[in-house]
Amino acid sequence: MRYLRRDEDIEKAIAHLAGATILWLDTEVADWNTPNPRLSLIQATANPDDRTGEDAYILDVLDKPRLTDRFIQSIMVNPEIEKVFHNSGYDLKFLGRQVACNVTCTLKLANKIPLPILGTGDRKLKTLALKVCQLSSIDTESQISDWGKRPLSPQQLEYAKMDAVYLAQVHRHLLSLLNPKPTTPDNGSMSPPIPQKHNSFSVTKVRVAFECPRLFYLGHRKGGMMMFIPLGSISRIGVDFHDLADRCLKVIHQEPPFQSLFTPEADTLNLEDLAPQMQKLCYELVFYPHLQTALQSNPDKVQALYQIWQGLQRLIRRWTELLIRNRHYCTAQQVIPKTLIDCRTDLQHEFTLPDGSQQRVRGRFDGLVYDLERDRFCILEYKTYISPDPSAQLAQAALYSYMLREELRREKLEVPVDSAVYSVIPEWHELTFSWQDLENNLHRLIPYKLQQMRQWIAWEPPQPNPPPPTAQPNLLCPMCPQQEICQTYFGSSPVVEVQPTSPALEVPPVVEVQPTSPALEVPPVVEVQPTSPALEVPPVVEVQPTSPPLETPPVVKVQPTPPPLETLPVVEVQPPPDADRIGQDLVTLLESFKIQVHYLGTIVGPAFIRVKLKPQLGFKVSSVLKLSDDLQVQLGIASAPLIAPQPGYVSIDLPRSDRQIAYFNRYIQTENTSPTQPPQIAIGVDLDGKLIQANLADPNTCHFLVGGTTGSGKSEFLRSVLLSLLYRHSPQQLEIALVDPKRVTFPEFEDIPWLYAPIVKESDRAIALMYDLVEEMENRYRRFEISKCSDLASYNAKHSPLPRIICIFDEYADFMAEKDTRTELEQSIKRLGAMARAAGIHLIVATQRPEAGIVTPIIRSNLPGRVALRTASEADSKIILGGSQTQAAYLLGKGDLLYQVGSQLQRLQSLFAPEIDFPG
Ligand SMILES: Nc1ncnc2c1ncn2[C@@H]1O[C@H](COP(=O)(O)OP(=O)(O)OP(=O)(O)O)[C@@H](O)[C@H]1O
Repeated sequence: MRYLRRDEDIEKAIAHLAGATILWLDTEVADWNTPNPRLSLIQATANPDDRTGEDAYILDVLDKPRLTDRFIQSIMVNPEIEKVFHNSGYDLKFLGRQVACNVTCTLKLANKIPLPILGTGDRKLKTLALKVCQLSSIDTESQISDWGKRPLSPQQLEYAKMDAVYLAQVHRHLLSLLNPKPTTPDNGSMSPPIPQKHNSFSVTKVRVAFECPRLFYLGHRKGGMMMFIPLGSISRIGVDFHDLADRCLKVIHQEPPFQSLFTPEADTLNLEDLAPQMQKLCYELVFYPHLQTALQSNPDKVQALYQIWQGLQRLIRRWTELLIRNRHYCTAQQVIPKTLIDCRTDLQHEFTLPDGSQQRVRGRFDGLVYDLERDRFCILEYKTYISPDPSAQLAQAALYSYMLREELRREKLEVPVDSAVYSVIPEWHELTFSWQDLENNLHRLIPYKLQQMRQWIAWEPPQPNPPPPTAQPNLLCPMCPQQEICQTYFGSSPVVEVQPTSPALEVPPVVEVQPTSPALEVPPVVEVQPTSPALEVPPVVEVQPTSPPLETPPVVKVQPTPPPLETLPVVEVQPPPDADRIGQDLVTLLESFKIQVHYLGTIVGPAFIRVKLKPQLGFKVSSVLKLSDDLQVQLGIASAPLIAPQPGYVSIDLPRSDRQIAYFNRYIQTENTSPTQPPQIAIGVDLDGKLIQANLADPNTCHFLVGGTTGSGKSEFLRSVLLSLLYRHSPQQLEIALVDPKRVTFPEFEDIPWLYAPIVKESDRAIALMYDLVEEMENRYRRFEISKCSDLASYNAKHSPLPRIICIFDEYADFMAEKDTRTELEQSIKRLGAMARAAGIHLIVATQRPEAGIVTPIIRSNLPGRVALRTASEADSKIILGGSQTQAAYLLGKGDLLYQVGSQLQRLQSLFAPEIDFPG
């Protein structure tokens, strides 16, 4: 082990390490649990065969930012060196998160392998090292030791060194599990070679690299738009079109009238009859509602909407044609699911490049259809403009088809996958590419292109050989979104002599433009009719007397505002017959303690009777407050009654012997809430039987912290909150992310269509989910910026609505024990808590153990909404509710809760849904 402290030794080591192609790295951080953590050590090894740490380096960089920066500049930004961390999220915070490239996370690799195959209970580095690699001597105490003191102890140095060693071993082992390779007789027990990996490229980036290497470079290295939009195209039409096409596909799958259209015998089905009927249904169910909202917010969109509807009609007609063809080979029930495959899954594939390294490509295609006659899939790409470079689109479609085909092969399915590019606007134009063409021409060229792309992104000015300009400068430069930046960056003349790429890399001219068949002509069924003079080209479909939505021109309707709290259902609570007697008895009991009070009556809630008493003059309120324990004993009740001063009286809450249940379905029925309506969650029923809700769009209640000990009813509370959302919002309006480490809170919700991602049950996936949400938030902010909108509500009023995303995170304390996950979780909660409300992303975070070490100040200050169910102690109650609020420790359990509204606490009974009925 080389433990280096002197600057010149560290510099030499960095120069030496910069010559490696792969490094296994870890860091240790001093003061990690404070607001100012300091990088203490960087551990590195370049030798995966070193099981003792002999070759490992420990660079002592405590308070040496210059050396850390040197490490970042020499190693972290170098795309030729693969940097392997277990969970890079935390380390990169200190090692150039914004600039680091070619980083691999072993945690992400481990996430792909089911735990039973790993043979461990979790995917932490130490667990993997111990169980998977049979490494011993794992000292976990040093992890939390003080990395800021000097000198470091021999145990700390040993621990630091071994971290890099474990990492290399675990990495190698995971790769061998992921890419099993036969061991050849002559390499004996040697592990398989470790292929080099690089950051992934999206399929879109590959397309852009075909179109213009410089735009690809700028987009990849510096961000910004990467799409050539032909002049005269209406901006943002593509986003809206894709969204509406998805929604049409969904209703075609879900709504029975579509299936009924295919009930007659296949031979009697006629495209000219069916296509208009399909279009009409899609118009009524999807486009017309969209039109109303879109025009209401922006009447100038009429031209774009008109074009979108024209494009959708063409697409629906094409789908209908495929459905009619397939109907010959299956029943009316089967034809829609078998033809229009409703899955837009992400694809990814590791390509092996000519230099032997690996490159991952990811992407999501627009559509997938199946041809039952020819027994093959076809990937669809929708374009809302005529492509400036069809060969680049061919590359994109070919990549998808190749990646899907490989995925199917992994499932042992040998099915060819064709590709088609459907240009829907300004007129129908279809390019199809058969699997054979793709197989023979393009697929073999993709690896060369990927290798070239890697070389391009490694370039830095003023090095020689920058990425070459586009081969079509006259065509593409005028429509380039980064034209000016490109000229400044690469030199003023866009028409640079084209640096030839190797002939093997040229896209073959196999683009087969199929003439539009007569059957694909745009049907003349839907006509444009002028309505009000304000709408120049209103997208109104020809009036048909039978269809109510089509009869009405697209009059802009004001969306209903959310119902005020007063109008929410009030369900009468059945009072016990003897409430008054109980109140009077309490007065007598207090007199026995020499406290004189006036009896002001009772209010009866579902779980308790609130007795209102006013101390007589001369008697202190505090003398009543401190009687809690005595009353418990004298009244023989399970827990001490909650006593609180109220305006004009003191309330003493006594549990009801005939406690009532606030059943969910007595308070909430299915509602169709408009996308612009703020989301409300049901908190509980108050003493008047009124359902109290919280508005997630309100900054005071946009994110929640929920605490409650076992048996407090926390799980039931979370389930009722979730159901209250599902009952009001469609899956198009709302996506739900669920984290359920106990695996018992949300079992019935595994397959609901609202899910943002499969329910997360493991800590590493929980962190990944939080990262995804942060990324989604940032994407949304970028969209808002482009559309000049300040938040989700204003964006949704102008565009195809983005769904709200609500993450319900149960038992997050389970993730707070480990330093890495704890910090990452805290940081994600901090970022989301501070910014996500405007982006329509909300957190509801719950814990059974609201202790100071779990509900840290960062978490507390970023989750403004608070609900406390019964806590295990007064201290826990204070942590959830803040200040000196100890009352949650005296709640009755089973859904009895305190909801903090401003400085007030409301005692409510949470809704209970013993059976989960999903909204119909
Ligand atoms: N709102 C409610 N109304 C009536 N009964 C409830 C309510 N909430 C919970 N209960 C009852 O209390 C029991 C425990 O509730 P729940 O499972 O939600 O507790 P928990 O706080 O999540 O505790 P644990 O972690 O032990 O599961 C439930 O099985 C149910 O019988």
